[in-house]
Amino acid sequence: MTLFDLVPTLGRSHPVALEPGLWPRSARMTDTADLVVGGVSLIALARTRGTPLHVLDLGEVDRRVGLLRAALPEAEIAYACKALLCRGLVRRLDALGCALDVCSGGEAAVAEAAGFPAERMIMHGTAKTTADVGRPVGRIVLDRPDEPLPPARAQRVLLRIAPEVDARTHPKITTGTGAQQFGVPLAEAEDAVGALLARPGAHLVGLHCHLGSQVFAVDAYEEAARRMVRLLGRVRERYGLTLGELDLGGGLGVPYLPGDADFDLAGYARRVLVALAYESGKAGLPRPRLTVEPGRWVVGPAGVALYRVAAVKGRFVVVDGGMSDNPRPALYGARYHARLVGRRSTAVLVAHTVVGRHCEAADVLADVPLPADLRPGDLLAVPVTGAYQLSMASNYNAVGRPPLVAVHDGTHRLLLRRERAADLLRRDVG
Ligand SMILES: Cc1ncc(COP(=O)(O)O)c(C=O)c1O
Ligand SMILES: N[C@@H](CCCC[NH3+])C(=O)O
Repeated sequence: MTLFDLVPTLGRSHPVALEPGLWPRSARMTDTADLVVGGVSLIALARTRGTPLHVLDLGEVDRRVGLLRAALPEAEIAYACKALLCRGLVRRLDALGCALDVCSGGEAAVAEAAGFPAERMIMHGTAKTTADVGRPVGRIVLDRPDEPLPPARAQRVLLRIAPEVDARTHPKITTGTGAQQFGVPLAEAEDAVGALLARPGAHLVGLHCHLGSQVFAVDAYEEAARRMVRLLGRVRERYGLTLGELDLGGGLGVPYLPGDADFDLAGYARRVLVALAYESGKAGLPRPRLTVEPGRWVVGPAGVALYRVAAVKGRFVVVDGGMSDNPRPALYGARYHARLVGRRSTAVLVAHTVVGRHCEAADVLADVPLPADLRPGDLLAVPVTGAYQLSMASNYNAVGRPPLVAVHDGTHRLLLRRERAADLLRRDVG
């Protein structure tokens, strides 16, 4: 964020209301500057659980899955576990009737430990090992036709295709243009299907593509849907085989900053459904069963993180977390919002850079206007922290990963406890 971006808010004092579109629907600020989410005081939670603290509003997860279902009533919603994974969340998604996209034996093991039916798991990965595919799952998405398959059982598989559609997102999280390592290039797709059909043990049921993540270009999804259905048509022409499933991946974007546009869910659904109906009608194919694999869209906006201010050094606000629980700014230049909670301040807002506790200048969490009287001990709340933070967290500098607490209907429950030095030492067996 440049100073120019901050100008509209600089000089004013902190707004009492929460910034629209960024916080879980249940979130509210009280008169005493408490932030209440899911009916639970986050100030009280930070006191008892310590900081940094990650909070997940399960009601918001339910709400968002409900919105997806309403938009795509006949589609299978396979939550992408890479965004955030723990047993408590998996049980919730199971109850909501979701399928799961798992991308390693490890993710499948966590889902299985939560009692999630293997039949509703879809396994992904660019370098699956025999151990990964040794776990029973309903479907495997093969990244190439010669990937390992489970021994001695007929496995339902989909083949991942790079549809050569640019979703116009960050290059590091673009996956569908063919210039990346994922899937079979569109031009080679028919031959790859032929190779797969000749493979014993592989029962090909459909095709898959995934354009990338944090995508807002709904026209790109429409184009991908069109290309994939046309490919289904060519497969039928060449092999006489009608594949019944089409998985269009995930990638649905979310706003992170005040004023960011929201994802056009209705437009996405309409364009994809019309494209499927039109192209399959034109090719004389039955309409394929649609699967979508959103991760970020489901859990990102359900998450809030709390950090305690350790020091204020000029414009730098040093907090007790950092790149170990949010590597996204360092990796992608991702930008976040933050606000003071737990204390009312009428001081003017000035440009601050919120930095973490790690020994790297790249350890920046947010560039954001914060009250000029910010001081050590203050609490900062950061919205939209549910996706790709704890799942990409590290224990760099031997800093334990923070806990995750679920809130809902006035109750809270610890889902992941804080990582301690003893956890780190448990795997240090030398
Ligand atoms: C194959 C696949 N499906 C689904 C997802 C989920 O993406 P997102 O969390 O952006 O919805 C990813 C990650 O980008 C992915 O690689
Ligand atoms: N890790 C990325 C998203 C990539 C999703 C994996 N296919 C992010 O934090 O934005």
